[in-house]
Amino acid sequence: MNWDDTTDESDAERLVGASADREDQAVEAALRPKDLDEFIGQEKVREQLDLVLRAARARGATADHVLLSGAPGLGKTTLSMIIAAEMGAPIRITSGPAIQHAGDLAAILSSLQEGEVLFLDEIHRMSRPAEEMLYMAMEDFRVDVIVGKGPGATAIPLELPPFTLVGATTRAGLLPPPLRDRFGFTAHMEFYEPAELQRVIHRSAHLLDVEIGSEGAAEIAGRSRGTPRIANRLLRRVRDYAQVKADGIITREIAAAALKVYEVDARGLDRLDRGVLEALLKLFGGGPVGLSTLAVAVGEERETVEEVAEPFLVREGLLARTPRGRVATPAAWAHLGLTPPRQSMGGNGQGDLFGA
Ligand SMILES: Nc1ncnc2c1ncn2[C@@H]1O[C@H](COP(=O)(O)OP(=O)(O)OP(=O)(O)O)[C@@H](O)[C@H]1O
Repeated sequence: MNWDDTTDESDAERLVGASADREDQAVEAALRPKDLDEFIGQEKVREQLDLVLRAARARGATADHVLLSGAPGLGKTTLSMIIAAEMGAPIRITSGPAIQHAGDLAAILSSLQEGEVLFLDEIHRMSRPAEEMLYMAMEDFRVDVIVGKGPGATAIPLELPPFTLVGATTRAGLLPPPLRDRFGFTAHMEFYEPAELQRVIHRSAHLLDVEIGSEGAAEIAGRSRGTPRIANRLLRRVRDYAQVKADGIITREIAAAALKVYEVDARGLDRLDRGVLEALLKLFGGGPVGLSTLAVAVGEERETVEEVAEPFLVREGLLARTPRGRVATPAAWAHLGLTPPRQSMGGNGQGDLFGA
């Protein structure tokens, strides 16, 4: 399981997918908090980052390089923009996959202004030569531009103005240690608590001029999978429903009815997630069952089940991956309102599954 895999196409198409779809990209700019005070949750990260930035400002220096790690949609891009705003610096945004050649990176680095923030999303997906160029740029503010090919090639050193690199990754563990070590500050972003998401929803509703009660916000927050991007997306869909089917005001009943239409259940599971769970419970008695068999049963690709549905089910404690296959937890039976067969409830709740 990994978060990065959830950024694929099939995830972006889901209402509860954490990756940004086209509509998200269009509206997110308007919903992004502009400074650290406006940024909701992530208390530790905010406090630490505040110190790093204040100290840099007091020294009149460029801030240290910052690495932000965490699942998609938790606010890494937003934080990088806040870093630039707090430092009164411009920001340049690019991503690892967009930099395939060291020359691409050299072109970006050599055009940076002094103090500029360079946001490099998905930094773990950069090519190797670009990554090596970045080491030197981060440490010495210098790059060697290679001119020519073969034995006649020469390296021309190029001085760079001091800049702040903000790298974002869904998987800090994948970064080569020499790259990780060159960041002065690393922040790990956690999933948000429902109360924090509720605040995100109220704030967004205000900006979108949508009337919402606290129970309505709580209903949406509980289904947002700990992710502000999903909370904002569900809010927009619920707003549509409230406008068409009611007076535009989002109450708890309206939010619940709307999300029922969109097939997002009380815990934030969508049709795919529920399909996987239902197959596991109804067809295989809660498992253990192999991934391929489970995928055939739900009519999905193996990868879709493993990379799109399972991470959230595992995180929610509804499904476990064991050496013998996928196993439903007691919480999964409870969530779908089904009664487990006697043997899967025996002993510690899972003992019989493994001992059978
Ligand atoms: N702490 C927060 N408070 C309020 N809104 C937030 C917060 N974090 C994220 N958001 C909102 O969630 C949306 C997604 O955030 P953002 O694009 O920064 O996520 P990300 O981690 O960069 O995602 P990705 O990894 O997919 O690029 C934005 O619209 C942003 O306004």
